[in-house]
Amino acid sequence: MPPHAIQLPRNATGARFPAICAPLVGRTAQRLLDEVAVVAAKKPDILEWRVDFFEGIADTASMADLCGRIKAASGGIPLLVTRRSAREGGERIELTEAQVIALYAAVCRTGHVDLLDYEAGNAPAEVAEVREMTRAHRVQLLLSFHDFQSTPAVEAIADRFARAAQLGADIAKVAVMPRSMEDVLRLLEATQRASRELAIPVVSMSMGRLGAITRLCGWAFGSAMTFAIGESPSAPGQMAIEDVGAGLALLQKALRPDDL
Ligand SMILES: O=C1C[C@@](O)(C(=O)O)C[C@@H](O)[C@@H]1O
Repeated sequence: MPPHAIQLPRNATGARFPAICAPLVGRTAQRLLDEVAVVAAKKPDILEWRVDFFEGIADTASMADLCGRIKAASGGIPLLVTRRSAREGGERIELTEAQVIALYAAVCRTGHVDLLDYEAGNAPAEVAEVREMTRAHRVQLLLSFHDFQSTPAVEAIADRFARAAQLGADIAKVAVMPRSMEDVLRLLEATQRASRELAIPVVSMSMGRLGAITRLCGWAFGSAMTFAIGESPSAPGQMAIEDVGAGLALLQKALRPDDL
């Protein structure tokens, strides 16, 4: 196992490299819990609740309650909670940033959330507040950057990983949009560099059709997690979890994570 595998908490069966994370995008409680049943049966390592898709996001108490229901319905699969901002490719929501942070605090307090995604591009004071709250509740903090338009230069991508680490991330994540296969190579090169230079796991993906290959081979360049569709996608280029599992197994027959 490479040194920077994601340590899956509590009742997880053990770290896999890369971990497979399946998003949950249901808009209502009923849709979400039906989705959990279908997706959990496909045994992802992590479930990501994309709360920006959820209609009732403003009802903090119900959101906290739902974390427990997701956890129970999934049989205890580690839960990542993510509000993706519209600025970084997520759904538009009515909450202010302070209300998002209050929601994050409430879900952390439940004890059912294992990982939290927060965008590193938020104000430093907001990032620090989320950092403190996740530490207090022993929740792993994923600090993320998304560029849905383009792929920055290798240096700039590497800087984003490094910035996340500087801000106290437990895991640094970068998702970018390629316009050419050269862009895909740039993302992989920056991922490899960051995974060797930083002391924390890094996660990356190049989105869309051109970048889909990174969801299968990103681990060979150090990416510790790949997102795959359980029932519905949350970003362009994601593939079905069965296909991702098969693709990883095929590649890992020839090249093992320990070889990296
Ligand atoms: O940041 C990420 C990665 C992602 O954007 C992807 O491209 O797979 C999907 C999102 O749900 C997740 O929060």
